[in-house]
Amino acid sequence: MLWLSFGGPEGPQDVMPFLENVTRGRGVPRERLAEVAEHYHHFGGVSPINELNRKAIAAVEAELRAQGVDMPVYFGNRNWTPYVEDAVRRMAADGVGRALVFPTSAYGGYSACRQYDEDIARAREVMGDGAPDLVKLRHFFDHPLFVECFADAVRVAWMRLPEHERGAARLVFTAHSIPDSADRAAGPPQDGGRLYSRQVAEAARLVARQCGVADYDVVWQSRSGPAHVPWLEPDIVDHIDTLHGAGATAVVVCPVGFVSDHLEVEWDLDNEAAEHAGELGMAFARALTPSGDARFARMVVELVREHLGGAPARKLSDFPRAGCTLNGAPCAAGCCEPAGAP
Ligand SMILES: CC1=C(CCC(=O)O)c2cc3nc(cc4[nH]c(cc5[nH]c(cc1n2)c(C)c5CCC(=O)O)c(CCC(=O)O)c4C)C(CCC(=O)O)=C3C
Ligand SMILES: [Fe+2]
Repeated sequence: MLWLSFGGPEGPQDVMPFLENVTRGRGVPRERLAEVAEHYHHFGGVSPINELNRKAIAAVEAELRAQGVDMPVYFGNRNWTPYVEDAVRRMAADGVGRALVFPTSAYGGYSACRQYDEDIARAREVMGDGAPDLVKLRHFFDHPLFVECFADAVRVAWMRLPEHERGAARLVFTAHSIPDSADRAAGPPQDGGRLYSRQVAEAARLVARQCGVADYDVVWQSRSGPAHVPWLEPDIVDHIDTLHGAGATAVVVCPVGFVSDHLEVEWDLDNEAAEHAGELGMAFARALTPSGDARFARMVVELVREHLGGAPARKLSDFPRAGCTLNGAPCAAGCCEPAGAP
């Protein structure tokens, strides 16, 4: 298996080159990069993401062994070491002819799906002859184990609120904002677009239902790009203002758009959003993401077993089962194209 993720800096000197890798050709303003670099430097220039991935991989390796599946797991990233190109080279050297790829994003869309396909295609191309065939696993936003992880995390977060705030607390889901044009282009063109925001809304609905919460919101975080380009809104910080204005006194935030508590979660939620809620006198609790939950490892192995023929494809929604393609092919012609020029 190839564990394919985003990557993050592991020291102060990595921060700028990492950010340049992430934003190459994307038109993200210099000032935004400097601002985001500050977020990383606040944590000593180290993103938690690589360590979280290593832990999640160890859990998956243990679960594979426990289920009698003999399958080594390689780790490769898009934007930082260990790079996916190097992982694929090592796989070929080890005689791997075919591998399943687990992308650390549950959703469709350019940044969440198609760009990982591009990573797969690029790594194979760099490798040349002898590159393994790489089969990407499907979207898992509606997998029952994914939903269970978040539902339990929401319940745990809720209990961390002061007791007198629990009854009226508002449940708010967040995912990474993307340009509105990228959301419109997300999914096979014949499906009408907005696959990303529709899948996020569906995951939120499934988690809220499992928690028995009827009223909740879905908002966005970590916007970048020039201010005049429309991105998915509202932002979590603005939304906390709105909730406050409507009389809310407590909020439980569930970052359903992410699989691990990486820097965008730690900074944009635990720092910015929490601080803003505090200034308004609101109680704030954030639900953990699933990568540290044993059920997440079980889900990954179940996705693997779908391919080995030993597991049915469990899913809670009737969305099409997209994302699973060979060697970086798109799901459909024109699927999840990157955002066009504004
Ligand atoms: C949909 C989505 C996911 C979820 C799917 C998935 O997980 O893959 C995600 C994850 C992540 N995003 C991350 C970090 C960053 N994302 C950036 C920029 C961008 N993200 C975008 C979208 C997404 N991003 C977009 C449309 C941009 C604009 C530039 C472009 O079009 O590409 C920038 C540049 C600076 C800035 O502008 O913020 C950084 C540093 C980290 C690592 C955190 C860590 O280091 O711990 C992770 C997991
Ligand atoms: Fe991002």
